[in-house]
Amino acid sequence: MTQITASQLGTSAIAHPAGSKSVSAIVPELHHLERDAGPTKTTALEEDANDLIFQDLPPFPHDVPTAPLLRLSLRKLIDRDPQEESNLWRACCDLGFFHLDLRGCEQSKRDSFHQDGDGDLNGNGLLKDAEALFHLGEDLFSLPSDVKQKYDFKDQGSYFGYKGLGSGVVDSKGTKDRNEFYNTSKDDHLGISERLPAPAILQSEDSRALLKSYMQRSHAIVNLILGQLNSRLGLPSETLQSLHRLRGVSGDQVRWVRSPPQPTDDRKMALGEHTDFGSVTVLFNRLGGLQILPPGGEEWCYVKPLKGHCVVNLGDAMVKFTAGILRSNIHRVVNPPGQQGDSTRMSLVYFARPEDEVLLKVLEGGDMIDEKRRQQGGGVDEEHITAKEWIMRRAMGRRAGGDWAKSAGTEGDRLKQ
Ligand SMILES: O=C(O)CCC(=O)C(=O)O
Ligand SMILES: [Fe+2]
Repeated sequence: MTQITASQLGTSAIAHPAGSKSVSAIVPELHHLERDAGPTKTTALEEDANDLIFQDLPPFPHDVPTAPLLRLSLRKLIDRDPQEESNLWRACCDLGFFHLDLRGCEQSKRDSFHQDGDGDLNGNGLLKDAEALFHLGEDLFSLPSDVKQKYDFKDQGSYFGYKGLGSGVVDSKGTKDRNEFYNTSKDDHLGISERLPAPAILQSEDSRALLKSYMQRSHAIVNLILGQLNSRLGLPSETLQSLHRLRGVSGDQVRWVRSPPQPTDDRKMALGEHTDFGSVTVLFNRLGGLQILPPGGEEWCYVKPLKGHCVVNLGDAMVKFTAGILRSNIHRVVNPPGQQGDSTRMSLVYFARPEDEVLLKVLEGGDMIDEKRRQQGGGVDEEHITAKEWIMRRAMGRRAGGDWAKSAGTEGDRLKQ
């Protein structure tokens, strides 16, 4: 097993390898590459670095460009560590993506940001749930195709349920995707909406309890982040949280994404480039393949999966609410890099979205957002669109036969070509 050394992995940021194009030149303020500590000083960091590796998987290669994500700690965010709060703010403004260390965070500690009551801020619990859901996802995708296909609800105008391999598109030419995914709704699992038909394996009491727990724990983290952003933005208390109540009717969902290994001589995008539609995404990766295009850069960079962590990224709703102060960065999924390339890749996602009827428009009542609007010349004409309409338009436009042009998000013209 290849091991990471301290010189390749900083304690608070993930470095790109020597020899790759310098992402740090593009986003210097995010890049905290540790200097080579030399052979005598590496032990503690090496141990730490080894804890971050999935020992049971082929290694993530050293010679590919990796994105400069900050590595934040859930524990420190719960404890209101000022430095961590500043790092969170920077990560959300500059890149819109960060790693969140969930380890060693057991107790539910209620604080002023955490009002829902039903979800504990329990990092270890979330890691355990994610692990179990990876297994459930494997079983789910190993069902016969015709069984899975019964749960594709596209024709009923729903994005919940199954999407088969190649039933989505990755560009305006209609190039087929190379992943299958399954979306399951928070409202279904929390008893807020009617129960959707699903394969028996997802209907068992155990599976439903697991999904519910995972949704509540992910949502609790989302709420913590929203609370901190709310206070940085100077918005009236609870503004962002009140648009994302755990028990509010929303398009929140869990998604498993599975991509089989692609032939060496024919590797294309597995999941097309996009920004996320909603507010905050909590993502678990084990194999590489997720790539982001850093701001101002031209080179796609891998997000290196870290054990014990999730990746958090912001979606378009946060851009719209804040007149662009917060960032939802474009990303895509390709075949896993290096020796990982022959493995089947699976990821697990929780998408938190504004409640269905929330209008996706600039929020009022915060000086920072008001100032940003003034800088932009005041009243930019805003489309009158609810979160539900926005998500439907974006999600359905990416299905084969959908309206690609309408699937574009806040990334602008890139997808319209
Ligand atoms: O599979 C991944 O790592 C990312 C998936 C993703 O970006 C999405 O489903 O929106
Ligand atoms: Fe995404």
